[in-house]
This record gives sequence, structure tokens and C-alpha cells, in this order.
Amino acid sequence: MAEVTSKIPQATSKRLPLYYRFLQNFANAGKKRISSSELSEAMKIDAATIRRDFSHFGALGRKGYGYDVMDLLHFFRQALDQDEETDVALIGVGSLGNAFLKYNFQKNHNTRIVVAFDPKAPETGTTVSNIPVFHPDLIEEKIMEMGIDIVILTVPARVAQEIADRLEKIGVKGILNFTPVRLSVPDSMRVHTIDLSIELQALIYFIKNDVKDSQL
Ligand SMILES: NC(=O)c1ccc[n+]([C@@H]2O[C@H](COP(=O)([O-])OP(=O)(O)OC[C@H]3O[C@@H](n4cnc5c(N)ncnc54)[C@H](O)[C@@H]3O)[C@@H](O)[C@H]2O)c1
Repeated sequence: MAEVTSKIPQATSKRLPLYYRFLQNFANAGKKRISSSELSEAMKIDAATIRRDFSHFGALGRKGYGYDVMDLLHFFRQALDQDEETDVALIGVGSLGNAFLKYNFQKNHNTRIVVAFDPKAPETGTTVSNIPVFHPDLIEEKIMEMGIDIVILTVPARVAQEIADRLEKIGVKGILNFTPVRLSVPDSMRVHTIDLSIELQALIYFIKNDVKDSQL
């Protein structure tokens, strides 16, 4: 199967983790091959979109056979770098942060939150769902010690930029930002901002306009 190339459209790339999750479920259920219409039904993405996406990955289903589940999984694992374990830190253990610590990517064993920070934690650290939570004074020390590159930010808006600046200084590469702040960071750092109200607005727009190729 072909390597992922930079030519893959963004909308297709965004569906990669979703494909991966569904294929894992199919593999766990003992399924060896899958057709685009079966995937379409499970994922609620139309079959033509799936076939087009898969053609970008060099995956060509055979008529009457479909796609080989293990082949696809192998490909997605490489594309998503899932063969490597990624340790993630979370900053801000409030309503949202607590929920993430409890969830902790249960369906993806290669990505996990291994440490968290919140001023409510004593300096010695405590745990939530077995994950150590330290005072934010220890952010630099712990993140560098643990070699963490990715941080989930679930702090109040007023402290978000200040924390991003601190993370930049210690070479953190990526922030998954749940705060409403448009973080200003250098090119060496990547920020993905998730804003539920924008996602919801987009969903409503796509439903109203019946845009099929937008399931993510
Ligand atoms: N992305 C979304 O869709 C979405 C949805 C809800 C909330 N939010 C945003 O996510 C953030 C968290 O929301 P919440 O509801 O969990 O808030 P929350 O107030 O329940 O939690 C924030 C936590 O951050 C901690 N904190 C404060 N200063 C800190 C610091 N310097 N370092 C580390 N931790 C610090 C607080 O002690 C608190 O536990 C807010 O910015 C909120 O606007 C985003």
C-alpha cells in the first residue's frame, strides 16, 4: 500500500483517526475484510467519499472482496504514527480536564495523559484516575523530565496565553487548546483549537445545507 503523501486533502486527513477507530472495532470483532458500503453504514459517511479517501491512501478495494482490514489498520497506524506511544500532559483539571483524565483515550492505547497540573493540587502531587496532578509551578520541571511534547490546555481563558508562553520556552511542540483564546505562538509550535460552539454551528450549517462531504 502507498505511503501517505502531503497531497492528501485536509478533509480526508481529518477522517483518518475516525477510520482507524472503526477499523480497530471491526478487527476486534474478528472481521478480515470490509466493503466501503459496510464502513459507510457504520461511520455514516457516504461510500463514495470513503472510496475516494482510500484511493488517496493507495488502498484499492477489490470488487466483491472489499478492503483487507489488517492491511488498512497497518497503513493507518503508520500514517497516524500509532506505532509509537505518545505521552500527553493536561493543564487545568476543572470540569473539562477532569472528564479528559477519566476518559484518557481508552480506545487508543498509544496516546495517554500521563501527568496533569492544577493550582488546586498540593505541591507534592495527588492523583485523579491514577494520573499524577501537580501544582502548575512544576509544569516546566515535570514536562521536561517526562519528555512530553503535547499538551491539552483546559485552563481558564485568562491564564491560557501565559501558559502557552511557558510551554513554548521548554520546547513543547503542540497544544490542543480548549480555551476560547486564540493563542499566539511561534511557527515551531502547533496549536489546534477545539471550540464546541463553532463545531456545533458548523454541524447545523451542514445539516441545513445538506452538505454530505462534511461528516467531520
Ligand atoms: N472547547 C470547548 O468547547 C469548551 C467547553 C467548555 C469550556 N471550555 C473552556 O475550557 C476551559 C476549561 O473549562 P472548564 O469548564 O473545565 O473550567 P473550570 O473552571 O472547571 O476548570 C479550569 C481549571 O483550571 C485550573 N487553573 C487555573 N489556573 C491554572 C493554571 N495557571 N495552571 C493550571 N490550571 C489552572 C483551575 O483550578 C480549574 O480547576 C475554559 O477556558 C473554558 O472556556 C471550552
